[in-house]
Amino acid sequence: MKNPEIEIKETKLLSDNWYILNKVSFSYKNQKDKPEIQIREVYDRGNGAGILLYNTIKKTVILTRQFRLPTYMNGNKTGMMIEVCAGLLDKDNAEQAVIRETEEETGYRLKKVEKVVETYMSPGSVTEILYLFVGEYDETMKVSAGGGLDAEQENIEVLEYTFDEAYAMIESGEITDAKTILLLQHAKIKGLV
Ligand SMILES: Nc1nc2c(ncn2[C@@H]2O[C@H](COP(=O)(O)OP(=O)(O)O[C@H]3O[C@H](CO)[C@@H](O)[C@H](O)[C@@H]3O)[C@@H](O)[C@H]2O)c(=O)[nH]1
Ligand SMILES: [Mg+2]
Repeated sequence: MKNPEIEIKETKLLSDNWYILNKVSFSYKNQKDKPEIQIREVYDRGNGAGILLYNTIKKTVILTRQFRLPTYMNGNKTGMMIEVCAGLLDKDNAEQAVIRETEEETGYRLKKVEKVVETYMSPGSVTEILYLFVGEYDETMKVSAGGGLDAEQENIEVLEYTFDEAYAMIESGEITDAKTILLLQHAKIKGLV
């Protein structure tokens, strides 16, 4: 349902070089019931899905490591990020997307995943909704090396840690990615691993 208090006045395309950056003017009724005009830049890079793969027998999780330029530009010395497997939705739904990304990035072919939560990760500037899942894996599901698509120059390293090791990496600062922290904490709270 649209909010009747909001009226989009103008949407100006600033960049569609890869994803879409718009400058949007809109009127917004403030707390005193007066319409005020605001201008905000909005980055639309679609929606995404991420998944924590876990094994209850070995008490392990699968994570990935890859270079993330924006973090390199903002204080991450090596630019490398340890993250749960994740990717953008194509035209598929979140569940299909996360199963596809899991195979591309980690080499595990999952049949079943469980939805945890839907979240806006950066609601002041990025439109993206991230659909987060957990899924059980074992060695019978390994069908390839993973590593991501060569065509997309992904160069993704696949890592297996015990759950306790991974969880401790939040506190030590080795894991700083929000979706990864959220899913590891979910697993801890629910006693999944
Ligand atoms: N050439 C080019 N390629 C780009 C650009 N931006 C992204 N790409 C490429 O597009 C591909 C997207 O890969 P996915 O696996 O689908 O997405 P992701 O980058 O892993 O995104 C996931 O993590 C993000 C960060 O946490 C999440 O925001 C996102 O929802 C998703 O979960 C990557 O190969 C990336 O390098 C660009 O400006 N130019
Ligand atoms: Mg990815």
